[in-house]
Amino acid sequence: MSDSIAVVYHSGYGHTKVLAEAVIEGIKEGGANALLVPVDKVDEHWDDLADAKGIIFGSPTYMGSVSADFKGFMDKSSKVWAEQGWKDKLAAGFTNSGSQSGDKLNTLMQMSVFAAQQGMLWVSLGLMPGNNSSTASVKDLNRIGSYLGAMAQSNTDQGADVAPPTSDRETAKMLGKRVAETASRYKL
Ligand SMILES: Cc1cc2nc3c(=O)[nH]c(=O)nc-3n(C[C@H](O)[C@H](O)[C@H](O)COP(=O)(O)O)c2cc1C
Repeated sequence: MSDSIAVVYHSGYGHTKVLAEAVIEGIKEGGANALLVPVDKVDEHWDDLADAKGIIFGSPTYMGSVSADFKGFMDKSSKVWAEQGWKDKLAAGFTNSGSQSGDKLNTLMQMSVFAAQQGMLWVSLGLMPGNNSSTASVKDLNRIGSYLGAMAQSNTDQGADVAPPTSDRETAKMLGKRVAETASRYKL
């Protein structure tokens, strides 16, 4: 078992990829090794995932749930489930969508149920909600006000060079950092 934290993600148009990269940055800042795994490359990384201390899941919200590609990864992992191969590893999640809500909570709930099926321990975002008072701003960390995981919103007419905005990228980074710091306090 290594101390590394893996990020398994899908991104159709690059916006969720930007978040995945921010999560990786946070993991490194939190003192752990980080591994970025796009779902279409997961078959090259099952051993790395078995070796990781934690896995952070990332998917855009498509039709109010994880994307079909991400669900494909979930279903493929049933072989791991059968042996409870990820039992007691840390888990966390992030998602991104076009609308402020866009039913992102359902995506994070799907990921947390998936983690529970795998016997993993879910790490929440751990940030107070931002952008919820007269003195607050969309530039706040956790501007969407999520607890279960990191949420981001990308304007549908903007590319991944500008969307999601900095505050969401920083929020994703904090999720990676929190999982890495939790991992350093956790003996598996
Ligand atoms: C098939 C499809 C379904 C979508 N469904 C939702 C949705 O349910 N809620 C929402 O707010 N945005 C929805 N969107 C918008 C995406 O979540 C948004 O464009 C996101 O930034 C895409 O991330 P990606 O570039 O990583 O694929 C949908 C987009 C697509 C292509």
